[in-house]
Amino acid sequence: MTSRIPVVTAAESAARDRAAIDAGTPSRALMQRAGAAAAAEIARRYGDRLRGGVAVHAGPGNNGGDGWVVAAALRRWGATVRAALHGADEPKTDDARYERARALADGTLDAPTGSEAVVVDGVLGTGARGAPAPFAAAAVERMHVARASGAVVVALDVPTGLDATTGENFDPHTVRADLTLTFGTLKRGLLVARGHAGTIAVVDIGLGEAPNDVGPVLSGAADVARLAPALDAAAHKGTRGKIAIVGGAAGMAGATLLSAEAALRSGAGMARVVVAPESVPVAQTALREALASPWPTDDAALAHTVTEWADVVVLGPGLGRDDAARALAERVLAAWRGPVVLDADAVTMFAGDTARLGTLLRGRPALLTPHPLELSRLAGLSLDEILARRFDVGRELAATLGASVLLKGVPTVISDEHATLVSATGTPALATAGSGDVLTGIAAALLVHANADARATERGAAAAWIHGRAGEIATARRGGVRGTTLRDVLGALSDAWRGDAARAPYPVLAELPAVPG
Ligand SMILES: NC(=O)C1=CN([C@@H]2O[C@H](COP(=O)(O)OP(=O)(O)OC[C@H]3O[C@@H](n4cnc5c(N)ncnc54)[C@H](O)[C@@H]3O)[C@@H](O)[C@H]2O)[C@@H](O)CC1
Ligand SMILES: [K+]
Repeated sequence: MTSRIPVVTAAESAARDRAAIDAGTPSRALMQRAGAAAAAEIARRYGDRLRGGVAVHAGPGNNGGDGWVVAAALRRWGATVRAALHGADEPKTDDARYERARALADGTLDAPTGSEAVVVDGVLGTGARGAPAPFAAAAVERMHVARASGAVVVALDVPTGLDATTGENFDPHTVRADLTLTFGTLKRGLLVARGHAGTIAVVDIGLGEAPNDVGPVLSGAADVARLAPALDAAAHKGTRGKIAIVGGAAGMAGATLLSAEAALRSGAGMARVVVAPESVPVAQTALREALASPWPTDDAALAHTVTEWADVVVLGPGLGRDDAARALAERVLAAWRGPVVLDADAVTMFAGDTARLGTLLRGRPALLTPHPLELSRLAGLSLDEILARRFDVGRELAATLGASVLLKGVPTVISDEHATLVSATGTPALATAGSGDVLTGIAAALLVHANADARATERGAAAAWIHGRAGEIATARRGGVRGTTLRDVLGALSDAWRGDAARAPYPVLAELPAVPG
């Protein structure tokens, strides 16, 4: 059973299938495993609907082949199955032809009527290129109509009309699935286009362990549990980590306070916000658990409040990026050589100056937590380029930046030169001002609280996972995204840390819930 789930392009997915075939598993066996596991998952999740009939839409390639295996299995288990082949008179691959013939050997399959309660999308998978041709677009339209009248739509591997690599969609010619059962690996495009994929379940088809390369892998609850052990029973506030958060220009103290509270709700023993002098009184009253100090004016004050006090320094929340802010950032980074998290203004102020930033950060655990626009400014790349290469750009920049790069988004991608981790928790409730400050606080706590051998990248990935999970829990509690605020997310951190999300039974390797709108 695979423990690391690779997050792959369509080409990498095909290459991994080929590698398994070369290692001795016939491609027909892979298809049969995929289809059988998909049928079992459909029966497990939608058993009560099977009486209402199943429509299988099969395309000309191997994705259609998977569909024929599903059709045969569900019929054998007693469901009324109807099926259609789209785009050809005969499937185009040997395996798909074989599986269609097997499905028809049990008796003819009538064409779907549009009234079936479960619709299976086996039209196009990772072999799709560009916009769906008219036959595929027509099949997608039929699935839209069925869904609008109450059917659940289950996509095999990838929803038809979704680019498995980029997540580009061709709406209205892209399937909107309630459930996507994806085989063996997690396709990158599914994580970008969560709204089209619905619930995503990665199903084991026996591809074996992922090759030990730097390609992205999914990080999950088990990684967090492994990374962050229970706190020591004999802990005191000094041993639980002191986090200094430097930022909070006039009117911006709230950003540091969100970070501080998130750090304290993630196991840190003490947090100090280091803010503009006029922000100190309000900071002190707003968060009684935190210390508040003014920006240091001399080295003694810098030592007292930051470099000789802290275990981890967060630089950036609400800092601003004028000359004074930049000077403060340079002073802090020169004097403090320990673990550091850089966010927001502290990232942007080094725009076009990545070499300088690398010099300041190298040689210590350092985590940058930009959103795509901040990374685009920092790296001097267009926003489109950052988004198109979101799975790779952090790894490419990590060496220059002297840091692990946590690129926030859907999904969040955390990388250094050696590894890329993908965190796919979260809901749009996290897409608000201040959300990044909460994430930096969690990350700061994890720079203290984690197994000593864990790299900043792994700690950052765990922070992103916890942040997203807290967002999911808060959203569920509020009954939707709209009424959910960061207060709720902070309040849900304790539950996120408990990490008691239900696990789907084997062969599901990972399950990502549908993202609420
Ligand atoms: N041995 C394997 O490689 C395995 C493949 N599997 C399944 O096979 C799928 C990949 O199969 P294929 O490589 O045959 O590809 P697909 O079945 O995804 O699609 C290929 C077919 O679609 C056509 N096509 C491509 N772009 C199109 C477009 N824009 N509009 C309309 N038609 C288009 C092609 O001409 C070809 O006939 C996976 O997604 C997965 O579902 C699984 O059965 C597991 C094992
Ligand atoms: K499909």
